[in-house]
This record gives sequence, C-alpha cells and structure tokens, in this order.
Amino acid sequence: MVVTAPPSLDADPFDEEVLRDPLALQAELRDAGPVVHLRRYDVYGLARHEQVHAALTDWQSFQSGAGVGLANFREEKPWRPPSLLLEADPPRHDAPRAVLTKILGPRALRRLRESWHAEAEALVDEVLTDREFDAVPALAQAFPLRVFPDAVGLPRDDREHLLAYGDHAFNAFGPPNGLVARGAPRVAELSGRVNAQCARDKLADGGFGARIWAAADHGDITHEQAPLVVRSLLTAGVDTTVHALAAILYALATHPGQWRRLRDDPGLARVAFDEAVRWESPVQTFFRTATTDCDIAGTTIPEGRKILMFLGAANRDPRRWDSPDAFDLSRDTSAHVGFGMGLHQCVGQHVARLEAEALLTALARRVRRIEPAGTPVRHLNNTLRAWASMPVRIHPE
Ligand code: HEM
Ligand SMILES: CCOc1cccc(C(=O)O)c1
Repeated sequence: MVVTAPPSLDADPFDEEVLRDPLALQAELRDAGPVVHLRRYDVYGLARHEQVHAALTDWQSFQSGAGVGLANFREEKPWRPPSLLLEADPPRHDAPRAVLTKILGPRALRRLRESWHAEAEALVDEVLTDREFDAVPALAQAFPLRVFPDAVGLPRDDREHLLAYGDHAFNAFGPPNGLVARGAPRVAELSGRVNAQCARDKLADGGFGARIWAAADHGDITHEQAPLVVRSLLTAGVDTTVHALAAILYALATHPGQWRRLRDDPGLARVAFDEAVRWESPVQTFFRTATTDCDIAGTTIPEGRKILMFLGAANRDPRRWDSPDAFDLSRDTSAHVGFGMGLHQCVGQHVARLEAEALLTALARRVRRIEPAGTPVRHLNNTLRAWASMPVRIHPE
C-alpha cells in the first residue's frame, strides 16, 4: 500500500477567532483530505464524517484512556483524576458505563417527564411576562439548572458554580491557551465544591447520585468509583444541555418556517433537538490516541499520536449531508456525531432530549412567533460552541 504523507496545515483550531466562527476552517480541513496534519500541535485531524465516524467506532485503535483532550495522559498528569467513562477504555470503562446506562436510560427517565414538563411551563410562563429578553440566561441556562441538579439530588442553594466548572473542564480538553488560563484561578475552588457534592451524604434519596451509590452497594461498581461517576454527571450534564438549548432557540428564532412546523406539530421537538445538535454541534471536538500504527485512508498514524476529531465539521460534511448548512426538521439526523458514536456515545443524551422536549413543547404552546431582537454574542470555549447572549422578541399566542 502506498503510504502518503497527509497535507500539513498551520491552522490553529483553538484560535479565538476560529472558535468564534469555525465554519471556514472546517471546510478547509474537509477539503484538504481525509486526514490532515496540524503542525501547531503535531496532531492528526479528521474533519470528514466518514473518518470521524470510523475513529469513534474503532475504540481499540483509537483509545480514550490516554485522555480525550490534547494532553496525553501517558506523558503528563491530568488536571484532575480521569473520568471512569469518558477517559477510560474497556474493561475499566464497562461497569461505570453499565451503571449510568441503567440510571439515565429512557425508561428510568419516564418518572421525570411530568415534573420536567411542569417546570418548563412554569418557567416559560414567568419569562413570557416580558416580550423581549435574553434567551440564554432566561431559558437555556435557567431550565437545565433548575431540573438537572434536582434530578441528580443536589440542594437548590449549591449549583450556580456548575456552569463555570464544566466550562473549565471543556476548555481543559484543548491546548493550554488563554481560555484555560482565564479559568485557572477558580479551578481549586470549583473542583472542591464539585468533589464535595459527589459524597453520598450530600445527595438526596432517589436522585441519579443516590442511585449511583446504591449501585456500589449492589456491587455493580466499587464505593471508591461512585463519587467519580457522580462527578461525570456534574461535569458533562450541565454546560452541554445549556448550550444545546441555546443552539435550538437560535435556530428556531432565525428559521421562522421551521418554528411554524414545530408549533403545528410539537411532536417534532425531539427531531428539532437532534437537528440543532447536528447543525450547531455544542460539543465540537474530541481527541483520541492511536494504540498502534493505524492506517486511515492511506495515511499511517504512528502509535501514541493524538487524533483530533472535528465532530462539528463531520456534522456539516456535504459528502454525507444534503444542504448541510440548512436547519431542516425534515432531515434524517440519525447519523449525526453530535453525541459521539459507538462505545462512548453520550450516555446522557436521553436526559438532554427530555429537557429539550419539555422546554420546546412549553414554548410551542405559548409562543406564536420568536425572532432575534439584537445581535447574539458568542461564548468562546476550546470544545463547546456556545452563546453568551441571545436577545429575542416573542409574539405570544
Ligand atoms: C446536548 C447535550 C449533550 C451533548 C451535545 C453531549 C455530547 C457528548 C459527546 C460528543 C460524548 C462522546 C465523548 C467521546 O466520544 O469521547 C458524550 C459522552 C458523555 N456524555 Fe454527553 N452530551 C450531552 C449531554 C449530556 C448529559 C445531560 C449528560 C449527563 C446526564 C452527559 C454525560 C456524558 C458522559 C458521562 C459521557 C461519557 C460516556 C462514555 O465515555 O461512555 N452528556 N457526550
Ligand atoms: C460531553 C462529554 O462528556 C463528558 C465531558 C466531560 C467530562 C465527562 C466525565 O465523564 O467526567 C464526560
């Protein structure tokens, strides 16, 4: 087989102006070839859907155990003890994953459906007393921060730090740049608060956290693993849904025809959510580490090297999607990689979908039209695609 050297680029995917608008670089990376070498970080980039999907589903060749950020845990100490799910390979990954699959599965969430819909209606009624507001704090942040920490079992007065903690965790997957440096002063305080919340006596009975500890009593995981599994929920479960909800509100406010379709058929809420996750990809990138010399489309990636998977670029790849840049509720979104794919595919995706379904159906019933009411402002993060502010104007029923 002819081994070709991949095209080498100087581009910096974590440059702040690229993070503000990554679409041009994503197209450049996709068009440069199935594999590109990013000189600045000496890593291999995959931006086409075919190669990203292949890497995600081949956990044996492309492992998570050396970290899913730029940092290689074989060479440097992680900023915190590695996740037993995200940053673990089988067999270590298996038991913690099985425990969360059961606790966060669609059947387990049925008990929350009615109360989350009621909370969404109450919040929307409160917010819609104004005709114009910033949808990011008022809805995209407020709703997840009301229902998800409750479901985990946290007290109401100890949760406003979760967004900042998750924001730093997602920045830490990237290079040690300005975004990481700006978060560093609070890391010790935030980590201390989050770690304390994972203790058994801090978690209300019946919540996701208590159920994780009960799984340890049952012998499914150890009691030493239990707090780390709770930490996974607190790290991954807040910022992701906040920014996904902001993404769908932005998509619906800027696509009035799609908003009308959702209003006419609120049963489209889940499709709308997955299409927004594909279109915006709140989680833009993740890394893997080659466990052997791997061949991808004629390029050999040497053992031990880092591969950067551009999930957002794959979700807009014209080789896979018709009119990829269109936000379209009639699309079949089933192959999108916004939740990953394969062994590590998002174990919290059903939680996210239920949050979105509750909020969107509450809005669809009360809002005839939603439209931008000012310039939205991006929130920059090495991994997350997010809005800091999104002024909207609503026309009630
Ligand atoms: C729209 C919201 C969300 C998005 C876009 C998202 C995205 C992702 C992605 C891309 C992965 C794969 C990581 C990889 O392959 O390395 C993942 C894994 C994970 N997610 Fe989510 N996520 C979301 C919501 C949630 C929620 C609400 C929770 C917790 C309740 C959660 C918990 C996790 C965990 C624990 C993993 C690691 C799974 C494993 O490695 O087996 N996520 N998520
Ligand atoms: C959304 C990706 O999933 C994550 C992200 C950050 C941390 C963890 C964890 O397992 O601690 C999982």
